[in-house]
Amino acid sequence: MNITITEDDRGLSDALNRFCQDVIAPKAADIDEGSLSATCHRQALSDIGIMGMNLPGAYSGTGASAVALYLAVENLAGACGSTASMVTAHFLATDSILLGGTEEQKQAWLPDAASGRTLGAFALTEPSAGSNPAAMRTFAEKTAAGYRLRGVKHFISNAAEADFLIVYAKTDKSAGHRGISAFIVDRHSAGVTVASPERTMGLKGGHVFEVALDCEVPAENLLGGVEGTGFRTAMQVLDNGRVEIAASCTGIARAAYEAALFWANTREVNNHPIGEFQGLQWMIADMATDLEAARMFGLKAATKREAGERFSVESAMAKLYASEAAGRITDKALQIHGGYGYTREMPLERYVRDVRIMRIYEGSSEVQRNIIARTALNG
Ligand SMILES: CC(C)(COP(=O)(O)OP(=O)(O)OC[C@H]1O[C@@H](n2cnc3c(N)ncnc32)[C@H](O)[C@@H]1OP(=O)(O)O)[C@@H](O)C(=O)NCCC(=O)NCCSC(=O)CCS(=O)O
Repeated sequence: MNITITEDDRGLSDALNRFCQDVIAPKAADIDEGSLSATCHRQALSDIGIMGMNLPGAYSGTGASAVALYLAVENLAGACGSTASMVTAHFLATDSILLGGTEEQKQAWLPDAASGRTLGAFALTEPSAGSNPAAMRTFAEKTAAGYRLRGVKHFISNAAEADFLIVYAKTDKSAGHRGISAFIVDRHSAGVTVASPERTMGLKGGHVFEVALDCEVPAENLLGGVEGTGFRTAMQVLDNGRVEIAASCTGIARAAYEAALFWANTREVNNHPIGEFQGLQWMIADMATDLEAARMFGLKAATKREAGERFSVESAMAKLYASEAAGRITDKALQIHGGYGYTREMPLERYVRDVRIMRIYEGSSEVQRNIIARTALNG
């Protein structure tokens, strides 16, 4: 398969990289140190079109290619991992409507979300249903006006500041994954209770919340207008989301790698830059190779997504490889910086903390291996 980055993709990526370095990167350390919500960047991101970058022009999105989207998320995460996490969680919500919604639902909800006037959240995970969402307990009971949703969702990014949540819930407890439906829930409706943000190791500005639901949802907010289609929608959305996580990993790893290169060329021992020593050169070589491979996996998945073909395995490989590689790269970058890398005066320890969740959320490395192995064994 040929990976093609067009002139348009490259131009958009370069422009966004300048924006990310000028506007987003300078606040990344403060966001992390103070656990400040990355939604402080929402207006600036909206102004430049990032909040609708995953959506077609028909719904006021940017209409960017999947490759351009990959490069944009890489640049954003390289500037601030928390901000990329907030934006990609919004994409999970709007992709749910794009992939699973009716035309009326797309027209009603997507233009405001694309422009950043509204913020979305994706509520799939539950306290007892993480890797296996089919085991969810949230139930949507049919009522005269629509549905009554009852249950608890966990680790939901953006929930406190979101305007709408895409809530996945069972409409038929006896039908396994085919009994799962999705609903567009107004975050401010009575009976939607969002807890305080979780205290996390990294991505401290990408806040995640527990959400308790005991609320009424009008019938027209059943995504796609048909019960039982929610699981398939969620899986398709996660195919997209995993490529965006792969892009986030590559962005943070690239930032760590570039910091390591600078340090290797400028830090001296016995009047020699440390980059002259072979032990360090081998670390740099491994980092460069891991970074390149991670980007190739991500761009391959994005290319297949752009072609409209199923890309579940490519997406799983991209996320698996990039998240594991980002762990190795950021750790080596910190090691190259020695004691300085361990201090909060430098961003290295933040990079190490920020990439750790990437092996867990949107499907752990073990889940990605299951997806890859299943296809390898069964075709
Ligand atoms: C590991 C799993 C993929 C396993 O899923 P299952 O074994 O339970 O289901 P399957 O038998 O594979 O599929 C059932 C059904 O769905 C269709 N399907 C599956 N995958 C896809 C797909 N990619 N595209 C389209 N359709 C798909 C499949 O064909 C079957 O259809 P039929 O019913 O036969 O017609 C899965 O459990 C999994 O991915 N687990 C991980 C969950 C996960 O990633 N959770 C993360 C949540 S979000 C988050 O972490 C962060 C959110 S945020 O930041 O706020």
